[in-house]
Amino acid sequence: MSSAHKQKSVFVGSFVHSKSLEVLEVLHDLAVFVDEKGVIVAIEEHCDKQQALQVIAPKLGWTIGDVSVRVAAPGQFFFPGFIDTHIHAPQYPNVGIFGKTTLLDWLNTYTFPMESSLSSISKAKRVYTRCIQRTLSHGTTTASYYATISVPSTNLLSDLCLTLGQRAFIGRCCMDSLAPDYYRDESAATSIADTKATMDHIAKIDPTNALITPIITPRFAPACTRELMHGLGALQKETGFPVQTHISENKNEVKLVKEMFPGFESYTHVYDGHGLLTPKTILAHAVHLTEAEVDLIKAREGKISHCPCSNSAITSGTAKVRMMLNKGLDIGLGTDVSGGYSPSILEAVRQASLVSRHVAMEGDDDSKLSIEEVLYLGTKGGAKVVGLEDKIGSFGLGMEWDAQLIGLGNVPVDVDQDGIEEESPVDIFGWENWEERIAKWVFNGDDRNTLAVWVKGRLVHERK
Ligand SMILES: Nc1nc2[nH]cnc2c(=O)[nH]1
Ligand SMILES: [Zn+2]
Repeated sequence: MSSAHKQKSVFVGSFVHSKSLEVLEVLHDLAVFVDEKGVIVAIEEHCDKQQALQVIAPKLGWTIGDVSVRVAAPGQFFFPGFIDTHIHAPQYPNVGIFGKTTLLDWLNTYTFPMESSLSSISKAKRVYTRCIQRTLSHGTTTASYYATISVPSTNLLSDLCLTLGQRAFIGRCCMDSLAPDYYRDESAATSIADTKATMDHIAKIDPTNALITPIITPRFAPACTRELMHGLGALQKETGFPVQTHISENKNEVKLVKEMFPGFESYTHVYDGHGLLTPKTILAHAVHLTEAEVDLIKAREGKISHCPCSNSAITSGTAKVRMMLNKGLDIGLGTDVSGGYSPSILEAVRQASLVSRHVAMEGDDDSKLSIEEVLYLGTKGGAKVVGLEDKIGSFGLGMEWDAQLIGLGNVPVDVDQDGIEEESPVDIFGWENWEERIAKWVFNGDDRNTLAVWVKGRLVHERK
């Protein structure tokens, strides 16, 4: 890996992060000290650059010449990196291409042909590189990826995340049933053996899973035989690695599961009955779950990836996020590229807000999510979903520096005067308080506002 991240750093200025679902904390004049390993080792209040370097750094035993300093200009702020708890890297070329399809015809029309074509390593390299660079530029510091059934191209995705510096969970997509002949695992046994091969590869390139972790990935129940699901459940138990899959996204899919697995009480029971519903399981979509299924997921401590862009684009439905939060589930956000049309978690944050308002219009007044809540889902909530809440998703001593620097264009110091032009889709006039500025970022911001991105202390993106 590059040595660029093996430097001590200090970050000075304003910081914004979630303390809890309801509370977003805004702190000014803070200095955060990050060691060579990317870990936050000191946080000083009421501290400027000079004090940070001349008073605090020596106390840490740091030599000033070894320390890189990044100061957030007035109006800019450091924010935790976004966590995409559900994204399909091989579907990235299809973003925006979904026509009027719904899930099952969308899979056959757009998705399986594209995923299958990425068994070409040169094509996979092109697509995965762009996908990682693009998501990094939108502030995604951690992604839980589905790859394809191909072992070499799944391994390539792991290699590229490591090289480009994105924290990632990498799942070879397992599917030995109800998929076209040209794109299906030969058998449950080969599917499991191939999954183990991708785990072996990650163990070689990142033995401690410092950045890259395998994730067991049965595509969804309709595409898996019971033998495969049992095998993957056993593999979870044996390895302790997390699991990701889709659940109850679309009404026809739910009906299909009922027909294919008649002995089970519900879709959730199918996963539970095969050892796949665990505290480390990420269930994407969860649009049509019954309350009894939500209770079972809660009992097993399973996690939810809410994918609002995708659920609207391919008309899957409106997920009942407030109901699931009230029942105590941990929820994060997923772009679900390319069911979702956008690689940006900021877009997912915005769409989570709007979808919650649609649920309100359907009659559940309490369902509306606040700005604080949707930003929590995109950061700290996502960190819980991927099991890394002690390391990422917010700022604190001992946590790792996965962060983005946000700028909202030029913020005038004098409210009667526009400042220097700086490219930004957000117009700040200078009289807005911080709550209002953050709301304007959420609803009008994009990657032009993401000025720099770090993962584990390493600078992985900088806006030119
Ligand atoms: N959104 C989405 N749902 C799925 N269900 C099974 N496969 C997929 C997929 O690739 N995307
Ligand atoms: Zn998906």
